[in-house]
Amino acid sequence: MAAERINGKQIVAEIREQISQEVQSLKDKGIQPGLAVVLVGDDPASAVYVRNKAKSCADVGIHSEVYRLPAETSQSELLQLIGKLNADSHIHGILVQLPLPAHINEDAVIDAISPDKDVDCFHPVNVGNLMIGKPGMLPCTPAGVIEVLKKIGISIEGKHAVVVGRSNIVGKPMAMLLLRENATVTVCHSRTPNMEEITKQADILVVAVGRAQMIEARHIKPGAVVIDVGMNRLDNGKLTGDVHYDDAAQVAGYITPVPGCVGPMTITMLLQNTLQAAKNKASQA
Ligand SMILES: Nc1nc(=O)c2c([nH]1)NC[C@@H]1CN(c3ccc(C(=O)N[C@@H](CCC(=O)O)C(=O)O)cc3)C=[N+]21
Ligand SMILES: [Mg+2]
Repeated sequence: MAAERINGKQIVAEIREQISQEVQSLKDKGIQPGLAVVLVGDDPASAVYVRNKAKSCADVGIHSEVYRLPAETSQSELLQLIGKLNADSHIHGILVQLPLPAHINEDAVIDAISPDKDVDCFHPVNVGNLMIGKPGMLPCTPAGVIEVLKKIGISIEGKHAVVVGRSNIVGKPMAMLLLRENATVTVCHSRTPNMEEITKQADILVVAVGRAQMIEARHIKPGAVVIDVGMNRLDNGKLTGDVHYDDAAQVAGYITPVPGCVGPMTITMLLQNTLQAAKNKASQA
């Protein structure tokens, strides 16, 4: 039996509709949520994401500003801009697009963002709060994956969730969010020798490694939910995930397409975090 293709577009549309309504009710109180996106250098792929983010903000009524800085921008110039955005009362969220050019220390830049405005949830304070289960900003891609599972009616509690990949951006926070939802969590990575044995035990398999189509039917337990976080550009210009879709779909119960699910959900969670940051500030005022 073929897997059900998870309809990312529909889930994204539902959540964005709700965000729009909440943005409108904040605007009625005189507050417009604002997001600043900072792009250093002119990587063409990054430029596409930045454009998508700006358009998505406009669609839900969030104010957005894009700062395009030349690749040779110094670290201190970038830190100065972040300081300015931290102090700007119209800006509730700050996203500095990663990776940064090699001469800039990413940790120093992330540390400089006010944790209240850290809509990526990359600042150590927010990562720490996530780890100990305190309320706060949630990382966009992992939060989007949890939303997808909830929207399609998958219960996470007691399930064996296997995460492939251990990056600070996806794998590690993904494992933490699944644990918060009471899954039994296993993390596999490049030094895991018997990966197929482990992924085959997963009720929920989340793949975030950045290797095109590495997960095949043989890695998957029949009926499992497979969430593909990968976004790999092929030589023909097409985007493909870390999961071999057609092969995996013969075994999985549910599967996410690439493009069309995790990417747009990530942007949706960014909008949600920006709204949340604006609401937090309004309630403090
Ligand atoms: N500080 C920071 N935060 C990020 O969240 C961040 C970042 N840096 N650096 C780059 C990556 C990449 N990223 C994407 C988000 C959505 C899509 C997306 O919407 N993709 C569409 C397709 C896009 C296409 O067709 O090119 C999809 O999957 O359907 C892509 C890429 C966020 N990133
Ligand atoms: Mg996708």
